[in-house]
Amino acid sequence: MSVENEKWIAAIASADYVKNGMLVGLGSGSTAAFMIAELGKRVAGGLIMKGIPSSDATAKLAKQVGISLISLDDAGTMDINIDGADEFDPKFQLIKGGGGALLREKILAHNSRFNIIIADSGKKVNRLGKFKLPVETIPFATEIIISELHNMDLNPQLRMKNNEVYKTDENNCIIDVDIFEKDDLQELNNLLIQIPGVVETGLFLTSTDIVLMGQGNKVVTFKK
Ligand SMILES: O=C(CO)[C@H](O)[C@H](O)COP(=O)(O)O
Repeated sequence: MSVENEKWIAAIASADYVKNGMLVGLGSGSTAAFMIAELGKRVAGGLIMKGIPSSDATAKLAKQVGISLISLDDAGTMDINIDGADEFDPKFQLIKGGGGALLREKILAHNSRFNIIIADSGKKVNRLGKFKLPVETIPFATEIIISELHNMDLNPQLRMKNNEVYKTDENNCIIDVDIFEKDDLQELNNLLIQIPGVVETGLFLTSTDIVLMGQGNKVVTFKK
C-alpha cells in the first residue's frame, strides 16, 4: 500500500469522529487535505458542521468542498481538531510545521477539546528529530536568532522557497533546526520560546489525544 493510501485511510477514519453540530479545527498538509475532502463529501450528504481552518490553503480547500467556515473568535473552543504531523513518538509528542502552518495549527490544538492526529506509518518514530524542527520567527529578528541557534548547536537553516525566504501565512520566517540529539524536549521548547522574536515552535508535546495511523490497508489507533 502506498503512503498516499495510508494517509487517505487515516483521514477517512478521522471523519467518523465528526458528529452533527460540531466545530472542527481543520489541519493543513496532504493528509489533512484527504480529511477535508472526506468531510466535504459528508457535508454534501447532510453532515452539519463548521470548520476553523489552520491555514489559507486549508480555508481555500474547505470552501471548494462546501464546508462552512467560521473564525476562531466566533468558534471559541472547538469540539475536535484533526491535523497531520511530520513525526509522532510513543509519548504522543509531535513535530509539526513541515508545511509551515505550525502557529495557527498550535492555536487550534490548544483551543480544542479533543485532538486527533492522522498520519501514514512513516511518521511514527521512537525518537523525534530526524525531521528538522520548524521554528517560526518574526522577520526583524530572524538573522540574529539564526546566530543564537548556531550557538545552541542546533544547525539552523533558514527555510527558502523558489530562491526566496519562505513566509508563513502570518508573514513570518521559518528556521529549521536539528534536535535529534536533544533529550529534554520540554526544556528545549522553553529555551526556544524564550528567545525574543521566536513566535512558536513545531514541538507539540502535550496536545494530542489520539493518533490514527494508516499502515498497509488498516488504520491503527493509538490512544493516550
Ligand atoms: O504540520 C503540518 C503543516 O504545517 C502538517 O501536518 C505536516 O507537515 C504533515 O504534512 P503531510 O500530511 O503533508 O505529511
